[in-house]
Amino acid sequence: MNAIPRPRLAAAPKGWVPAPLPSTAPARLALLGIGTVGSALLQRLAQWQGTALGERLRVVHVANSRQACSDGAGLSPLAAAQHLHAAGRPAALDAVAPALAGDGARIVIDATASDAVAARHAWWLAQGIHVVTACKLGQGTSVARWSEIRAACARGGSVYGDSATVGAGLPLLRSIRGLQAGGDRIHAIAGVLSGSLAWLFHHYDGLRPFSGFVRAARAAGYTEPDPREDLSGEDVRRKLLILARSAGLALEAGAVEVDPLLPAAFAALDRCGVDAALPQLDAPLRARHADAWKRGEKLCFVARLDCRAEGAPSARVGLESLSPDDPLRGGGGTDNRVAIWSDRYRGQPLLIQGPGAGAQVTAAALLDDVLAILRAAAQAAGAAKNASIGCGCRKT
Ligand SMILES: NC(=O)C1=CN([C@@H]2O[C@H](COP(=O)(O)OP(=O)(O)OC[C@H]3O[C@@H](n4cnc5c(N)ncnc54)[C@H](OP(=O)(O)O)[C@@H]3O)[C@@H](O)[C@H]2O)C=CC1
Ligand SMILES: N[C@@H](CC=O)C(=O)O
Repeated sequence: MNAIPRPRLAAAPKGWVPAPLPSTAPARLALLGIGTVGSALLQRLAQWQGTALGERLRVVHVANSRQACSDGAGLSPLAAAQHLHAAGRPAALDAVAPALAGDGARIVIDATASDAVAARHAWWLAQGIHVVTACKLGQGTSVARWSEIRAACARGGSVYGDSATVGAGLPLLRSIRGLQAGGDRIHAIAGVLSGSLAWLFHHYDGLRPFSGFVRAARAAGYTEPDPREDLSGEDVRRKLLILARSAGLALEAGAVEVDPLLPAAFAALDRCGVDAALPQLDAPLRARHADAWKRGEKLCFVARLDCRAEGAPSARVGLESLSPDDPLRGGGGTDNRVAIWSDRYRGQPLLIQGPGAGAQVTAAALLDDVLAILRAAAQAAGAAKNASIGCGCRKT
């Protein structure tokens, strides 16, 4: 077989040096939060040690709300938590960017539910530091913060990895963005967006107390650190806002009507008080469950966004009693089930279903976003190399 002739490269003129290539050094990761999700992420990274994937990632900073530890040479994922407890210094968000300094892509992974951390996303992005987040407080609160994050990405040439924020990595945001990129307008979105509430209503039988199921969902790591975020509908409101904004609608939080499962008095309780007050939910939910059961229906906590009517879109979140043929009713466990109507899916919606909470799926989604950033960086490096070989030389 004849060898394919190699293209001849023109010699660079004297006085010219190749344009600098993007670094192929391992990505430097700062992990904020080592609770349910953060610990699962460290375990997953530990499994990659010694593999090609592991070689490309270096954890240089780990923190919880109290302590932090950094090592530019890399922390062992399995030992990081122990190291933090043994030799950590007080945590400070100002220490994150300096800890990431060095070659390679710099990536903050937010596995907290902290507003203070979310308030820093835009700043990191503007510095060229990528942010990968499970926390919805960045894109799912005010339009101002969401816009700031978008602008910071453009300014810093950085990426905001948000797959874990809705559906714990299910292909929801990516599908909506894909439809839009293909010229489709999103007409409506409806679905079960909370993994913990899905789990609760799949298991609740109307016989045993609802409060016991809430405690079990919290113990399984499905709820937010403060389960009021789930039971109040706030977590679902944030997810619906993230979906709406990814569909191009700059919807304000106040535009979503929320019907909470919790009485308003829960807002004033401390964490221990919340646990003691949970049985207040038992009687009202038993009554709603019995009512639904008599009609052959099932309780589901549903989010709806509808842009089909003239005027402002309608958006609401709350408990609904769904008939047996309702497309949102299926699934089990922590399954999210989401229907999307668009130009091409007018009559029959696109349905996406799968586990929407849990440490493993969420940690995997965060690392998928990290790897997508590395792939994009590698492509950019390849393109820059080709440009410098071809015509991308610059004069010093
Ligand atoms: N659990 C799940 O199934 C899913 C969770 N998520 C999201 O993932 C995030 C984390 O959830 P989860 O792991 O369950 O929560 P946990 O409560 O288990 O863990 C939260 C972690 O964040 C740390 N933390 C809080 N504030 C700060 C701070 N300022 N700097 C550094 N670390 C901080 C906490 O530290 P300390 O212990 O000191 O308080 C703790 O280590 C949340 O935003 C949640 O919405 C998303 C999808 C699914
Ligand atoms: N508490 C959340 C966790 C994932 O976002 C949920 O129940 O869905």
